[in-house]
Amino acid sequence: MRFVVTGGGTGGHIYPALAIARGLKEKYPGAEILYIGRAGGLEADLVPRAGFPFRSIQVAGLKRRPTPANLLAVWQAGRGLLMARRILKEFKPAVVVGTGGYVCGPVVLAAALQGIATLIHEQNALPGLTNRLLAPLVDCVALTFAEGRRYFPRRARLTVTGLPVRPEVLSCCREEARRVLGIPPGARMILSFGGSQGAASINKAMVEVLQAFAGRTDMCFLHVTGPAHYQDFLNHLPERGLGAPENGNITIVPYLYDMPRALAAADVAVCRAGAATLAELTVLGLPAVLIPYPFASGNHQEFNARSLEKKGAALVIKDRELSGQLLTRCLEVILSRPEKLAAMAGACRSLGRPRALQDILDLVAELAGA
Ligand SMILES: CC(=O)N[C@H]1[C@@H](OP(=O)(O)OP(=O)(O)OC[C@H]2O[C@@H](n3ccc(=O)[nH]c3=O)[C@H](O)[C@@H]2O)O[C@H](CO)[C@@H](O)[C@@H]1O
Repeated sequence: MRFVVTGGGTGGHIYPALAIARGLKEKYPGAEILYIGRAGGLEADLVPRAGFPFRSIQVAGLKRRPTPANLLAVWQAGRGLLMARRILKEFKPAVVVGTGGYVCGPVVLAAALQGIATLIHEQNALPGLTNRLLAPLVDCVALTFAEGRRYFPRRARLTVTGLPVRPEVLSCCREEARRVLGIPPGARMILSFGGSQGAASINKAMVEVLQAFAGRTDMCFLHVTGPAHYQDFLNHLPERGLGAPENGNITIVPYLYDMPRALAAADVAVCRAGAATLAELTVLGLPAVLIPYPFASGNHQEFNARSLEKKGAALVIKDRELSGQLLTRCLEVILSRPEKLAAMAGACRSLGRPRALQDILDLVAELAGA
């Protein structure tokens, strides 16, 4: 059996595509999987590292608002479509799976025009432009958030599957994680981080939060600054009377390579609202204070965050309203009321979809059979 996987531009599109590619390889050990991405895109680096054959097409992104650059993008998309068509004719996949990002457009369109079965996966509550344009043409749209439904045509076949998370997120043991991280029994652990780059506004607020809760024996903080902000963050601690990078109940790191362990140990998270992060929080039932990144395209992180807030799984603070004082108050409210924390954890877990990968693979299998 042969499958094509495509999606690119940012890790947010590439990692789910790789998770699906790995899942297909496990489900069909003899399968041939080809990843089609953009020449020079992040996927051209990440996919060969993950061990999958990679072929590229040339393509440029469309802007959401009308601009002359879109004319060039449309011309390039046409060229990309011809390149994709040639690759698909040669490779003859049973199914083409796209996870968004503009490279996905010509590949999935070429497949649909050739009568090859197609599935797209949308990561965010506010769907991306490429997936919205492709939806009427594909056989199946897998969604992370039920809220995404309203942006797709009624006749599109929509299934809410969730977003596949790294297997370690599901397998990490909470007791062991807390022991390894040195969290005293009964203490609440607060894990704070921005996206993979860190977030300056969260860092600024967290300095004040750490000052407010320093020395508490019932609370432990693990704060991730993002590699580029680490030294600056440490420089600001002495003026707050804090030592660095360890200060009693506070640990500060530039980046967490072992995020699954920290998530398993935590009682509350303070973070951005990227789709992968929220998928991780919900499969674990980890309540959060979410501060959506305000410059994500179409402000989609706020849509993601509101989806959790609506179900009582998280509190949301807008980035422009964020302050140390407000964040401290939010944490006090959540942590001083165990019943509130438990209710949030339950609501959060009810949104989790630990079977996301299997459900997506079942849809692909169905399409391959058809
Ligand atoms: C800035 C932006 O536009 N981000 C978008 C990008 O997400 P992006 O990939 O930037 O962010 P996500 O929240 O989706 O993923 C971040 C990942 O990094 C991990 N992590 C983070 C910090 C750390 O120290 N260690 C670590 O392992 C998190 O656990 C998570 O798995 O694509 C997603 C899916 O389309 C969107 O929802 C996001 O809005």
